[in-house]
Amino acid sequence: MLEDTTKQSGSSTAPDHQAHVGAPRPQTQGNAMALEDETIKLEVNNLNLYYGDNRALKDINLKIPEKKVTAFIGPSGCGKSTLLRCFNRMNDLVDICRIEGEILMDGSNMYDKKVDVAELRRQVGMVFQKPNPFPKSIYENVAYGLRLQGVKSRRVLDEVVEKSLRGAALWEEVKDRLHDNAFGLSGGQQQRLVIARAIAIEPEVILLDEPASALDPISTLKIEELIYELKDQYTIVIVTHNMQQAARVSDYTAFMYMGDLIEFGDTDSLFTNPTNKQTEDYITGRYG
Ligand SMILES: Nc1ncnc2c1ncn2[C@@H]1O[C@H](COP(=O)(O)OP(=O)(O)OP(=O)(O)O)[C@@H](O)[C@H]1O
Repeated sequence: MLEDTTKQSGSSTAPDHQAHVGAPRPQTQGNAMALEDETIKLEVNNLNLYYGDNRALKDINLKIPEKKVTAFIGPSGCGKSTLLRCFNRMNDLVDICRIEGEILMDGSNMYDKKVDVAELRRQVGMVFQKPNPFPKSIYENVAYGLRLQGVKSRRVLDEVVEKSLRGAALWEEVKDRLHDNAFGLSGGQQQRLVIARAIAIEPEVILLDEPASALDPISTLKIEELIYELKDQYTIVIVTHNMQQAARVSDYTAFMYMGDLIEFGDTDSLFTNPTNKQTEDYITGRYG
């Protein structure tokens, strides 16, 4: 079932959006965002996903707006990461995985046989829970994707490395040690480096799978601020266990439960006035 709560508003259970330090979230209460006003970047139609006999996603229908942050929340095992991984066909790598239905990006089905999956993954970047820099220098981590594309010009590489590190809010911290090993960075810096690596190849969509769950509170805030800044340029989809985080960083939220998409709507409305009892129970901490 998919319920659009974009017309709802109210108060009560919402986490404090103003707790977002540094980059205050626009006040949308009483002025809820409406999906019908958005350009749709990704559209999921009747998606079912099976791991062997286990139906992990059940008839998902969902529209992800362009240049907004959409969060997936729900209890462990409900299918958040599985759905996220569908957007760059990462599940293709799982032998027992079978998918029915379609996902459109800009109107074209990314599961069509003709799709070049490598190119799709260039357009749809992904950042995982644990920072995974390559055992190379900071510079080479960011330049990696361009080198793969055959870019050799030092000037171009220098420019992209600087722009990407600035874009990932890391430049000032690393500009004097670009050729040091990336493993010398803190966990939070490594995660921003991985984001810099992702944006260096100019994706259109960035998938973030619990990007801050392995980080301390200060690094978490930096990542949240970064997400807020990146959405001007990219469509962002984030999986998070942390509902406060979902409320702080996202414009739209999807609540999932046992493979079903229970409710989807603009974040303020979903947190303040959920239409579904299961959503309400989850966001008020009654289970999960
Ligand atoms: N590679 C896999 N092979 C088999 N089953 C899998 C695989 N990945 C996930 N599953 C199963 O699919 C279901 C959904 O898992 P998924 O990791 O998507 O949930 P999640 O909501 O992201 O959970 P969590 O919050 O704990 O990360 C679970 O039953 C899980 O065991």
